[in-house]
Amino acid sequence: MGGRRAGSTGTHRSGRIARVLRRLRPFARPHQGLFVAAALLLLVSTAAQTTTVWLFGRLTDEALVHGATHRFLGPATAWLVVAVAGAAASYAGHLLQARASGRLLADLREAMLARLHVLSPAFFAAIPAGDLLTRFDSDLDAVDELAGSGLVEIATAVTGVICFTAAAFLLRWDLALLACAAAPLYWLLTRRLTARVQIAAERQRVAEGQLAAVVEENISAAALVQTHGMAAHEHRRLRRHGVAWFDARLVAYRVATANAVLATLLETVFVLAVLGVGSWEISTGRLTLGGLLSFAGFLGYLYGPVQELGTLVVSIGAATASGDRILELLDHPVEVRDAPDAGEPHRVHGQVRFDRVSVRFPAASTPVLDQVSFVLRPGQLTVLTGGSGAGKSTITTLLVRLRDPNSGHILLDGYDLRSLTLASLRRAVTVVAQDSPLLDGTLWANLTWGIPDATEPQVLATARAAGVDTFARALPNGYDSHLGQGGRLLSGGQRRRVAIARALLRDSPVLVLDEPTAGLDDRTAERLVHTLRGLAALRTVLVVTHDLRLAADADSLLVLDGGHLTSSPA
Ligand SMILES: Nc1ncnc2c1ncn2[C@@H]1O[C@H](COP(=O)(O)OP(=O)(O)OP(=O)(O)O)[C@@H](O)[C@H]1O
Repeated sequence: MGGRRAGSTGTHRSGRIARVLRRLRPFARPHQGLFVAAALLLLVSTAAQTTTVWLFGRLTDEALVHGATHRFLGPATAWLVVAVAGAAASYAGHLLQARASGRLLADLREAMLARLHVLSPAFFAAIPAGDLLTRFDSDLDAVDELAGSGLVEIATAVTGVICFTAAAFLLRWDLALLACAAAPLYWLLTRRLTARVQIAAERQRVAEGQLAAVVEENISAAALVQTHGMAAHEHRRLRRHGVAWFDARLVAYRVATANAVLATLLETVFVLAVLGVGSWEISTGRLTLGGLLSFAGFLGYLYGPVQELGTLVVSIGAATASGDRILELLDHPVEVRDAPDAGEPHRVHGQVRFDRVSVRFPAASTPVLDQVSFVLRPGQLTVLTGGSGAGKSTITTLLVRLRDPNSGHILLDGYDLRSLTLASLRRAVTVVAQDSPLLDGTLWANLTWGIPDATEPQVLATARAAGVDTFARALPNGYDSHLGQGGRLLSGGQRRRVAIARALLRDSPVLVLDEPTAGLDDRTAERLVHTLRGLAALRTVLVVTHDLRLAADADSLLVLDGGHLTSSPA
């Protein structure tokens, strides 16, 4: 029973490694020329090492044993030439290997970011930002062990083992056989340890993600933690995850170190055994001193790659855990994507129709939107209101297809949103969410983000319309002032105005603003509403708000309650 379980675990483990490698292969393929060149150069360097050991034996027998200095120069020169060639090949091989695995990691990182760009809000709600960050950092580094440099190192270590074993067998097959008795023992040792390292590495990666999530939250909510007196609580959270990380790391470290130490001990025992037998062979005249030294040299070189292979097998076990975490991101299902026959509308007028649209979140008992139907028309300002949690923001996410409804249709100028490409839809519809973040750049860069060809007069006019101009001139460097991460150097209302200006500059036919007047004083809010009214003459404007004063300026009012649109007076 126990044997079968161990076997199936081993199969499961190698299956996992194979699956991760198979999935990562497309990322290595474009650079396989570099990987192969690196492996070949490193093989040349291994071959050179083998030759130098053999030359050392010749030098010993021909020059050193007889004290014949005139016979020293030949083998010594050959040794030097081979050593220089081997060193050059090793240098170039390692450089190419670093270049190839660096490119592989860059491609993988970009693919991961591209995946983030198509994943739904539900994904980001499920995985903390800090945890995602560690996948871009330490998990990627670990994967390099598996799919990048690791493979080249395995190839060269295996060749090293083959070369040195072959050389040892050529020299004295019986002594080589004795030396090779260590191999099965070493293999069994490494196999046992790898499984444990993989489990520890998995725990370590998960704990690393949790640690990063705590740190990220403590940075982004620093003021909240301070003012709510939660520092000690956060300290304990960090410590708890830190202890889990430390324990897992210690296990991994202990196992890896035990592997290295036991391998060295095994090597010593077998080298001593070979030397013992070898010295007896010399005394009987069946072996020269040079022959024995060469043989010991081969063994020294042989155990190096064998040990390296063991270490690599162990670290590949650890890298599989990271590979799995990267694949979890890369292969996470994309809920919303372009249909194969998706097209672009010729010219968008901006009429939006919700036709019996229903949305139910996975764990919810009732739908948040239940057969909701309404029309937004170009040239009209519509206000959508309703209690907190009524589903207003959900409607805005549907409009740009951050998610799709469970049933019903949403049409833009008569086209089902699902028949349009996401890019064309998102050019036609701009949503300013309640918490539209700003970026760590200048005010100007934030305003023109995504609209690089906006002219200066356009930017300034939009900034005036959104009420940005009033505070921009008071900033230390005007529009060139840096706003800090997330725009922290601005007030909440100022950030909101920048987000609105950025959206207005996109000049899209449908404009949706979620709580645009939140955090604005009455005068600024009034000016903003006036601007929106003006904009609505040329496009479709939907304002989501609790502020019913805005209803006075609206052409129509939609009220959402209990998943239903209860009234829509003109
Ligand atoms: N990704 C999600 N998974 C599960 N439930 C969700 C998700 N997003 C929103 N909800 C739930 O759907 C409901 C509607 O949320 P929504 O943000 O649309 O409300 P809202 O009307 O905009 O509220 P508010 O006025 O407070 O901003 C809420 O009960 C919310 O908890």
